[in-house]
Amino acid sequence: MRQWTDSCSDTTAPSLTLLFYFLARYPMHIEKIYEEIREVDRENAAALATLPHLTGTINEAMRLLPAVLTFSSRVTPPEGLMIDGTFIPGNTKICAPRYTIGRREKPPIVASFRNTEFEFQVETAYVYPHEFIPERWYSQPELIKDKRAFAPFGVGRTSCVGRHLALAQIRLVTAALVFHYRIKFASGENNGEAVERDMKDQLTAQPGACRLVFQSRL
Ligand code: HEM
Repeated sequence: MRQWTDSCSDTTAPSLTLLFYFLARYPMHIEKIYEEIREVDRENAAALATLPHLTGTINEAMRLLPAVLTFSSRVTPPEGLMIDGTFIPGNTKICAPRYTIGRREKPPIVASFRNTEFEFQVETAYVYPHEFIPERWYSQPELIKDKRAFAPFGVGRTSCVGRHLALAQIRLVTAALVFHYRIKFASGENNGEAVERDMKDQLTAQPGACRLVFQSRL
């Protein structure tokens, strides 16, 4: 997969890199997706959208490593804003960091602004938040405690207009590659350790290097 340069800022491309990183780490999901896509038209994005394990795997990758880790354009009104019992001063840029929310366990989030510390109590939204479990998105809904936590494309009137296009592209590319290839880490990749270790948050996520081998199924 592509190694990013320092100036790069994209969303669909890192989403694919991160998805294939998870697939290489947990190859059983490659085979589950393969079983799903064998019987459908792999060039039909609408047909691919009906496949639960494919969508579950994409969601789970976006939950743990969203392409937009923290970015937000939200600003509090000039008079300030009370959020869950905490007063946020006016004209303050605020964000609900997707990376953190996707993995949260019990302790409070502490944020600081102009030397003042704010503390937010946020319960975990997922059971086993650090584990890669695509089934939580279809056959094991009890592993999601609060659906509102999942917002890789944002929410509200400034949410992503390219969402459906991006998901169609990701499903089409994934189906094509999984159908033709077995996928694993290149030798020396050490289970893809550089992907998260070297990842940067530069408006969008810039994953560390992820070298994979695509081996024909024929
Ligand atoms: C996996 C791929 C993508 C992800 C994860 C993603 C994520 C996001 C996020 C988090 C936002 C901010 C939402 C907010 O402020 O609440 C956003 C906004 C936006 N996205 Fe995407 N995006 C993706 C693909 C695309 C594509 C392919 C396009 C265009 C074809 C696109 C166009 C836009 C535009 C125009 C906005 C600004 C919307 C506004 O402010 O009204 N995105 N996206």
